Amino acid sequence: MTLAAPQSHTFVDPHPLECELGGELPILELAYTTWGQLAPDGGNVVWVMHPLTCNANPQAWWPALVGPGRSIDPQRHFVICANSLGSCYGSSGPTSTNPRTGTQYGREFPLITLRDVIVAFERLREHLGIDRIHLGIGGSYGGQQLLEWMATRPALFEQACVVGADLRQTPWAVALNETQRMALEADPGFASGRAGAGTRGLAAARALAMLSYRSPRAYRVKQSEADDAVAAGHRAASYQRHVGNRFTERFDPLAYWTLTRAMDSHNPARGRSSLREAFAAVAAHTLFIALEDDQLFPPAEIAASLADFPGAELVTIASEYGHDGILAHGDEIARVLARFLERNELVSRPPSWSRTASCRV
Ligand SMILES: CC(=O)SCCNC(=O)CCNC(=O)[C@H](O)C(C)(C)COP(=O)(O)OP(=O)(O)OC[C@H]1O[C@@H](n2cnc3c(N)ncnc32)[C@H](O)[C@@H]1OP(=O)(O)O
Ligand SMILES: N[C@@H](CCO)C(=O)O
Repeated sequence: MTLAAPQSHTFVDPHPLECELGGELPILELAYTTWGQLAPDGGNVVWVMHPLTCNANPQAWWPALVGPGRSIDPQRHFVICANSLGSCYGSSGPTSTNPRTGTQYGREFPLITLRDVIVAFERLREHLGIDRIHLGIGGSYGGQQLLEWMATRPALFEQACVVGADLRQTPWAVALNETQRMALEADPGFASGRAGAGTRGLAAARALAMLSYRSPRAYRVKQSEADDAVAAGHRAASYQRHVGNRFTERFDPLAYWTLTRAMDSHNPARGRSSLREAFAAVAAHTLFIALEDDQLFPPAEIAASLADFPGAELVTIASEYGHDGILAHGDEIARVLARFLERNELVSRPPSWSRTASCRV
């Protein structure tokens, strides 16, 4: 049978969504992609959660993981990926239309948390009639979503893979995000509140973010120059400007501000007694993949916090990229994931087995 291409959809839920921190969305819209066929027993669902600025089509940014013959294979799996609430790629966010006014939400878009994102995903899941997820997988912000979802619905996932994310947002990551928001807010365009305004601030914010997405080693490898560049300009300097400016071609300043705030809300312990308590009932076999040289979520910090997630497995991938290895090292991530999935099929044991190990591949 010929495999159909990934299908893009929009889920429109006419029921208002009350946000955790107050405020309300009159309706909920989620852009999502499906690929493959749902099995009659519903047992082949793979839900992919995207990094901060990616979209709902994982084949575009995780081609090594998602596609025919890959670990996440639409010939075997029913693959779903929804664009995060608050983003600018089709889901309800600052750039979408507020049905109450007929104009863009802009600054009227409520402050959202990861819990709101999961409430939205839960509505989509129920709409699709999915009651179990064979594999949940997410990178960075997507990994944070997956963790919050597991804390909310501990029996939903059979297997989980969290790539480049920690159990909760760290003070260092908040500081990086806040500094980016300061760059945005320093742009008079952004401060004016006009839709789409603030691209200079957004470029500065993205350039700043790159310092945490890459590593000193990555800059040394890719941006070193043979000769002194004082007069001509440094390669690393031109790189910073390029990646900052390029980003403004595909992302909205207010959506970026909104998503970084959502990222900073990541704390499954909020309203629960502790992180350990939040994850105590999780039934999924869970794999964490950390990236060597990750300046945003260092492997050693992830390893330490897994004391609150007994039974999880940790693999650290060799990477000079650092955090952006979540995208750049898709092949290695796919290999580690494939071994994890194979093992789970061979060793059908309850997930309470205690096995926290760290190795490099
Ligand atoms: C909606 C969506 O589009 S979602 C999918 C797209 N989004 C994403 O992939 C998320 C972010 N992406 C990334 O972080 C990166 O693309 C990665 C990690 C996937 C891969 O990165 P790399 O291949 O290592 O790219 P690298 O950082 O070397 O180069 C990025 C850009 O800087 C340019 N560049 C590199 N060095 C310099 C320099 N010294 N001066 C100026 N420009 C430079 C490259 O030519 C490239 O330009 P381009 O984007 O216009 O093609
Ligand atoms: N490069 C990734 C980093 C976030 O983890 C993105 O832009 O989504």
